[in-house]
Amino acid sequence: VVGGDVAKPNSWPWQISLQYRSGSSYRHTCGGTLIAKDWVMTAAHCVDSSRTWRVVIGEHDLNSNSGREQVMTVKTVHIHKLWDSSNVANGFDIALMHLTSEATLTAYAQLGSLPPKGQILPHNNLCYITGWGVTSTGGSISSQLKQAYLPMVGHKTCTSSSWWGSTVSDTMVCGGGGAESGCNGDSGGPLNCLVDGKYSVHGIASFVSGYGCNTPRKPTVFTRVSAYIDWMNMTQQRG
Ligand SMILES: CC(C)c1ccc(NC(=O)[C@@H]2CCCN2C(=O)[C@H](CCCC[NH3+])NC(=O)C(F)(F)F)cc1
Repeated sequence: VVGGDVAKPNSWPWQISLQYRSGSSYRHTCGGTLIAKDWVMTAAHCVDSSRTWRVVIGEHDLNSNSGREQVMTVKTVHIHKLWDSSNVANGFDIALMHLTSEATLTAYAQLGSLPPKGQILPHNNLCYITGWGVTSTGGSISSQLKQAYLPMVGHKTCTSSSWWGSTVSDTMVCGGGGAESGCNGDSGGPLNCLVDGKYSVHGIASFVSGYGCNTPRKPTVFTRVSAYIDWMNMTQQRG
């Protein structure tokens, strides 16, 4: 996350850290959202390589143990069948991870609420991105979870020529476009939007400009969660 500030610990209790085994330890690579006790929603581009994954719930500081963490292993990874890793502009940057066991819901581990199917939020709707991603383009990841205010950018603006143009499709949403943005390592994490007094997860961090994470008029682009409600329900039923 470029800009913003360190989140109050565990104030986004559905945010998870997706990590892969690297030698004798694990490395944070992406964010994700706990959507059921044994299901995590993330970006397809985070998991389209075969690695040994683990999911940490109740995490705040990657470098210290608060005792609030629950470390889960992953049984199955379901990547949307239309995901094309050579073209993120196609969309379908969504995956579900079936955990080997159920997490225990606590004050530090809660399910993220998903929007109703098809819901589109208005321009400037209050939203926050959260993640441990790098804090500047080419910088290093944040050890503590960060949050940044990324107001929803309406489709009309986001797809205009000086913004993302036709790179952004209807199955995506845009947030920010100013000095604050997501960046590498925030991928797969939630865009948390305030709707009727409650935060719900409207986006999955997908891409930013290759010229710099917080390039003006190149907002962070998210997979639109409300476009994939049926796919997620079917995938969870298949198990
Ligand atoms: C649609 C296409 C023209 C296109 C547009 C932007 C990009 N951006 C990028 O690739 C930049 C550079 C470093 C990582 N990155 C990203 O956007 C990465 C991974 C994207 C994976 C795509 N294969 N995503 C993120 O940093 C984010 F935003 F999710 F937190 C890539 C492709």
